[in-house]
This record gives sequence, C-alpha cells and structure tokens, in this order.
Amino acid sequence: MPAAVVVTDLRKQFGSVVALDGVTWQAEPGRVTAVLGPNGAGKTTMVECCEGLRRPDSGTVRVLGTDPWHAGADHRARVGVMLQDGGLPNSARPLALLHHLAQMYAAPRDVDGLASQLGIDRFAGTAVRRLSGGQRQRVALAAALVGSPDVVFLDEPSAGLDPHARLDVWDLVRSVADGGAAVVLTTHSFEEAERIADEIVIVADGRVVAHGSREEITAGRSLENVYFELTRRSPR
Ligand SMILES: Nc1ncnc2c1ncn2[C@@H]1O[C@H](COP(=O)(O)OP(=O)(O)OP(=O)(O)O)[C@@H](O)[C@H]1O
Repeated sequence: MPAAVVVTDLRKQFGSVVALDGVTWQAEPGRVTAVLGPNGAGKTTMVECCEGLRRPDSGTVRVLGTDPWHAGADHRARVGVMLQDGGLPNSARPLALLHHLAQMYAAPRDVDGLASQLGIDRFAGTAVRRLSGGQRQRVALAAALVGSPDVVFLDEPSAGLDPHARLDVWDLVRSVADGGAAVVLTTHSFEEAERIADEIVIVADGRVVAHGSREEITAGRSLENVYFELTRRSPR
C-alpha cells in the first residue's frame, strides 16, 4: 500500500533559525505514527508543512499523493487536522458545531456516537468559550475526525487531559487507524507513544534522528531511554 504521507528532504528556515534541516519520513495507512522531539525540534513546523499551512523552503511533501500547499477543497476534506490551540469558534456549542461540520463531508462519522465516545455529550450545549482546556481539546479532536478523514494530523492530542479522557482518546485514535486512516500525532508522552504508536519518528534540531516501527526503534529497551540517548543536549 502506498504511503499516505511522504516527506522528503524538507527544509525550512525562519530568519537565522533552521527549523527543518533536511527531514525525510513517511506515514502509512492503518498505522499510528508518533512524532517525538524536544521543544523547538521542528515538529510543529514539519506537521504544518504537511497540513498545507506552511510552505517549505525546499524538499517535498505529498499527502495522499498531493502537494498540500497547492491542494484544493477535495483534498482538504480527506485530511483531518487538530491544532494545538483548537481553532474553535468561541460562541459555538460543541454538539451543534460537530453536526454542522459533519454536513460538509460526503461520509461523516456518527456525530452523537463520536460525542459520547469523547464525553462531549456532558457539555454538548456549553459555549466553547466556557469550556475547560481539556473539554475544548476533545471537541477539537472530534472536529478533526468527524469527516472520516483518510489522513489525520493531531498536535499533542492528549496533553492536559485527565487520565480517563486520555484513555478515551487513545482508544479512539487506535480505532481510527484500525479503520484504515493514517494517523500522525506529535507528543511529548512516552506512555502515549508506547501505547498507541506503530511507527515512531524522533526529531532533534530539525533532523530526523530515528524513524521506524516502535519495535525497531526500542529493540527491547524503553522508548524513554532511546529518546534520551538520541536527543541528549550538548553541554552549554
Ligand atoms: N513563525 C516562526 N517564526 C520564527 N521562528 C519560528 C516560527 N515557527 C517556529 N519557529 C522556530 O522554529 C523552531 C522549531 O519550532 P517548532 O514549533 O516547529 O518546534 P516543536 O518541535 O513543535 O516544539 P514544541 O515541542 O515546543 O511544540 C524553533 O526554534 C522556533 O522558535
């Protein structure tokens, strides 16, 4: 099966800061790919290039065979995106918002089922501006998934969630991948990566320092140990 996301020799500089220094990796359908790396490593920049939100200086990105920077509405409908700040309209009410979004897709998920799976039914009618951070995050995740996308990009989907909500999110993410979608998520949680990732990409200083299946990367060791070894900072 062809890769759903193919990133080849991607480079991006902000002034004198080299955010991406020749990054290459792929994500496959039916697999959860976790991208890990220290703050400032380039994860968000890399994923934003995949989402078509940022234009790389050089290199190529293909998502479902398309360059996301030039992609049209048909392509965007097949790609689910959950941003760190949520990007939700403040006055919207969660359940109505999800039903509204669902109407825009050819084959949306069952909105009520999705809402109940993420516990959104418990604050379905509360305006987004009054929701807690974790509640907003659940709505943002549901919004990314409601269109039954073929590729999903999730920026730290379970950060700041309570333990029950984290399990709900992990179950849902797993089921989305088991349904055939390629799921790419950024995370700082080794527990999250060890529980749900099939593939691991470790980024440090704008470069990929490890990429492979979880088993290949860890080879019987803990992901945490492998990560620290590969991303150890040089003494200042
Ligand atoms: N719009 C921007 N303008 C200038 N510099 C930027 C911009 N966006 C990112 N950078 C820089 O690029 C580098 C990579 O940032 P990026 O946000 O991709 O890292 P990250 O791995 O996602 O970090 P975190 O784990 O903190 O979210 C950092 O040095 C950051 O300061």
